[in-house]
Amino acid sequence: MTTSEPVDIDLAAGDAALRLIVAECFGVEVPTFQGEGPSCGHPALFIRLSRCNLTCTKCDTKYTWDWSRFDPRKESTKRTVVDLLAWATSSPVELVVITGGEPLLQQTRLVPLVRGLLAAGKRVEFETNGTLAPMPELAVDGVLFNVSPKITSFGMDEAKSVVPAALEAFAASGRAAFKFVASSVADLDHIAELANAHRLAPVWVMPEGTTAEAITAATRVLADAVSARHWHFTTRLHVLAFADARGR
Ligand SMILES: Nc1nc2[nH]cc(C(=O)O)c2c(=O)[nH]1
Ligand code: SF4
Ligand SMILES: [Mg+2]
Repeated sequence: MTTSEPVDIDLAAGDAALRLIVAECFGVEVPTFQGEGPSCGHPALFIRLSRCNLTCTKCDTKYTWDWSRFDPRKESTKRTVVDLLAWATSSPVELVVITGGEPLLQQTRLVPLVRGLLAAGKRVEFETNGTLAPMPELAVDGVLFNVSPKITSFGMDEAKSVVPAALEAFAASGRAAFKFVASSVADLDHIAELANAHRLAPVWVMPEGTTAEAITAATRVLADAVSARHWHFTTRLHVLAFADARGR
């Protein structure tokens, strides 16, 4: 759908009133791109849900879960499915990225949202940490999962962040790209072990960093070794383009 006409989406009244805990929505008023992964560079809208089940030390969205530093009452609002659909369908942009935090913590309530987005002609990408298997109702045509398992060098205990059954469910869905953040060639060896152990493909590598300088430096360190493995590489376009500004 390329118009911004209001669309009549047939949601059950109970579904329309369901509320999601949202950190921020962006891309309508101030346009942006999907900055990462297979759709890097595509115009995109973002719904960032609040709350996470992990506590990565290198997390760049701690305002979604770290209540020792942030106030949940200031950093989150409850928004209905119908309100989020009205917001997204006010824009002609086709791609809606649902991120977090960990969006699949709220996946039951995401089913009617995703259904409504698809009915309105949108396509949907999830940014997920890969610890929670997706409900079959979410793994449908028009939906892709950018699954980003958090490795030790990202500041997370893999006993918590690598959940084999969930990773294998994503792989079996045929709708997942496995996007690993890396900063060294040693990280790539470890990513290869995980990918082999859990049969994760396709593998995407993304340089760690929240400044253009850090992204460029990590890209130079990683690019040859990623291409030698015939893996995919993505930058973080929003960091390069918008200096990692919140809401871009
Ligand atoms: N432009 C832009 N692209 C993104 N892709 C994934 C993001 C995320 O925070 O999950 C993100 C983000 O925050 N901004
Ligand atoms: S999984 Fe993602 S949102 Fe959650 S703590 Fe780690 S980096 Fe942050
Ligand atoms: Mg981000």
